[in-house]
This record gives sequence, structure tokens and C-alpha cells, in this order.
Amino acid sequence: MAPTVERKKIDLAPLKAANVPIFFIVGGPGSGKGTQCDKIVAKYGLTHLSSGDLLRDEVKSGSPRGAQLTAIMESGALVPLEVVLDLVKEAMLIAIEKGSKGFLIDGYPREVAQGQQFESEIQEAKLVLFFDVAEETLVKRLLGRAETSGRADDNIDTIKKRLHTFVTSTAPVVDYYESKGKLVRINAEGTVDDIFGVVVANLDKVTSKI
Ligand SMILES: Nc1ncnc2c1ncn2[C@@H]1O[C@H](COP(=O)(O)OP(=O)(O)OP(=O)(O)O)[C@@H](O)[C@H]1O
Ligand SMILES: Nc1ncnc2c1ncn2[C@H]1C[C@H](O)[C@@H](COP(=O)(O)O)O1
Ligand SMILES: [Mg+2]
Repeated sequence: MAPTVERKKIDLAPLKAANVPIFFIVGGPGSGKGTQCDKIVAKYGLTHLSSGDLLRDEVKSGSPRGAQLTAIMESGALVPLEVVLDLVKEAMLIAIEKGSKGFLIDGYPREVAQGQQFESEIQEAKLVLFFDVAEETLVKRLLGRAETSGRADDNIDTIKKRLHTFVTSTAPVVDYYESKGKLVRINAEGTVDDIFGVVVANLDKVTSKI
């Protein structure tokens, strides 16, 4: 049986009242989500929240919630929806207090239900950027990153499982937002700067008011 997850009541009123734009950033493991988000932050001043980073911080904090997460992440599976959404909500509220003018939610949603729950409880995403990269390239990039990242999931066994999770759980997210007309599919096989050029062309269409 799955362990019970402790949940706190989170008051989302300040976040909803701020009504700032929210962008979901989706792509396979190693597709360059974090790399592109760093560049988007530098140009547009949006707040970057990576669900993976929030989970890793929770593990490092030594909290009871964190203790349940290590095994899941090292197995390449997805962490339960409620755990991730609570962490994202808490981080968004802190950022809103500091005057955030919008969010890049990186690595979220990983399954359609995550997107639906986020959007029903918080707010609709303005756009979903999907970084489209072939599996062979993802593996090469992740094995390259493994040399310096220190990430417990940057090893070939976990990479294979994460790729499987992407195909089975996250690929439907791409179809879901495409059918809603919110998906921006970006071929992310090129250089970091070329990809960023395409990102900018798409964000400039919707961020004139930021
Ligand atoms: N366009 C690119 N060409 C070559 N290497 C890249 C490119 N974009 C990112 N990388 C490299 O690939 C690796 C993975 O990139 P990054 O960490 O941004 O991916 P990610 O999508 O955030 O991965 P994860 O889902 O595992 O967090 C890093 O070592 C990064 O430097
Ligand atoms: N949105 C998420 N839902 C469930 N599990 C998640 C989510 N974001 C990250 N995770 C878990 C599972 C991933 O393999 C690891 C690492 O995430 P990453 O975005 O690759 O840093 O964390
Ligand atoms: Mg990342």
C-alpha cells in the first residue's frame, strides 16, 4: 500500500489574486528544460520553478515528506500528484509575496491529471512549451550531465526508466495541450542558442504585457 502523504491546507488566495501568467515547460529527461528556463529568466524575469528541484530540495531538507521521495525518484517513477502540487503551490506563494510577475513551471505537468488539477485549483496555463528531442539525444545529454551533476537519477538504469515514464505518462500531456491549442512544440535538437531563438519568438507573441 502507498504511504499516506501528509498535506497542509494551503491558502491560494494571494496567488489567484495576482493572476500572473503561467507557462508549463515540458519535455523528456535531458531535453534542456532547465537550460532554456535559465535563459528565459534572464530575458523575461519570470520565476523558474522546477518540480524536480523542489523535490530534491525536499529530500535534502530531511523532512518526513522528503524521506518518502528518494526511492521513487531513483526508480524513475513519478512522485504522487498531491506531493508535487503542494510543493509547487508553496513555492509559487513565496514567489508571489516577493512580487513575481509570472512563472515557468518546469517538469510539470508530468501526467494529464497534474495539469488538470493545477489548472482547476490555481489558474490556467497561458502556454505549454514542449522541447521535442529524440531518445538517443536525451541519453547522450544525460550521460554527459552525469559526469558533473551528482544527481542520483543520472545513471543509465534510471535514465531508461525515466524515458519509459515519459512515453507512458507525459507524452499524453503533449497531446492534451495540443488539442486545447496551447502547445508550442519546439524541435530542441539544435544548439542552446538556436532553440532559445525559437522560444523567444513564441514568448514574444504572448508576453508583451509582462
Ligand atoms: N541544446 C543542447 N545541446 C546540447 N546539450 C544541451 C542542450 N540543452 C541542454 N544541454 C545539456 O543537456 C543536459 C540536460 O539539460 P537540462 O538539465 O537543461 O535538461 P532537463 O530537461 O532540465 O533535464 P531533467 O528533466 O533531467 O531535469 C545538460 O548537461 C545541458 O547542459
Ligand atoms: N511533476 C512531477 N510529477 C511527478 N514526479 C516528478 C515531477 N517532477 C519531477 N518529478 C520526479 C520524477 C523525476 O524523474 C524526478 C526528477 O525530475 P526532473 O524534472 O527530471 O528534475 O523527480
Ligand atoms: Mg531539469
